Amino acid sequence: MNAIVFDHVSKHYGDVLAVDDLSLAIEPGNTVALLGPNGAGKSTSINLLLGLLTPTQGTITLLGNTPAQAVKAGQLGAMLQDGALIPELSVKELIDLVRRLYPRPLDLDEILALADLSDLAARRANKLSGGQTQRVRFALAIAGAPRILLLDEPTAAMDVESRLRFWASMHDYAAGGRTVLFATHYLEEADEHSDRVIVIAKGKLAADGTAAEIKAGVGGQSVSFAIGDQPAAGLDLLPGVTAVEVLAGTATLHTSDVDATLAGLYRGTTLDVRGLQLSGADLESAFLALTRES
Ligand SMILES: Nc1ncnc2c1ncn2[C@@H]1O[C@H](COP(=O)(O)OP(=O)(O)OP(=O)(O)O)[C@@H](O)[C@H]1O
Repeated sequence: MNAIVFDHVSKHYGDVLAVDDLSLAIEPGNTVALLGPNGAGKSTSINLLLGLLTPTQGTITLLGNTPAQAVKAGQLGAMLQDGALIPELSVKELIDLVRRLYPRPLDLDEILALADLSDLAARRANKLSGGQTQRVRFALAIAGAPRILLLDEPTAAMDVESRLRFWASMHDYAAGGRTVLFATHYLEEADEHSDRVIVIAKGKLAADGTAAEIKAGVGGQSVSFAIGDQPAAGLDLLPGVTAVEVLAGTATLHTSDVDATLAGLYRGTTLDVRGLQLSGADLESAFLALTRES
């Protein structure tokens, strides 16, 4: 049975179509990144999974259940973008309070260890740094030992050190065969911390695969040069080119065949090519190409 299924799901907010006929299935045990630019529909998708929103069309199932059933059975844990902690309680008291709400919670010490909070157990919730607060919110999300963990931009506003600690905690939790879906707009996080990347743009599925597959699928190399005021018309027709961007006098050609593109650029155009730079396959080029296409 799949952990998460979206079956032709759409969500309208009045005239805004935030999720547009989205269908996908996620197997248990996978860690999946939901990647997309601002407004792509990531938070809406997570809120639909949690039953906080209802689809305008289509159905969502979690381990064969509706979102409401999954929440009731303690199968779902979530870390959303906001949500205050009770300031008067210590970290330990707060986590214990929440874990007691679930039928089969994790042990308190296990939660503290997984969230890297053992040393902060006695600290009051209002005396924590931003990164520490996020770790407590992670602890609350895993307290009920959910089979499915949803994280909406969990590392927003964290520094590099906090991020590293956070992802280590997430991997420890996922290692027990649990399913994790995290929304992010950090490409490197999607690349490093997921088994599968689902790219959405304007509420639609733009790509679905491993980070390596997505890079390969859109021609992950690029050629850029200073184009100045010269016309960019026709660059998209050069061999291998999958997408062209011109920004502040620099032209970037995303290509699946860098040699053919360079040959075409020098032999097939009269452009004065200066400041040539080549860059290897990266998820950022793939992401830009994908989200622009849709
Ligand atoms: N409550 C709401 N009422 C009306 N429109 C909304 C509402 N919430 C979101 N939207 C719109 O729905 C679309 C998808 O928003 P959503 O927050 O799901 O995107 P996102 O991918 O999470 O974006 P971000 O990365 O900026 O958090 C956007 O166009 C947004 O403006």
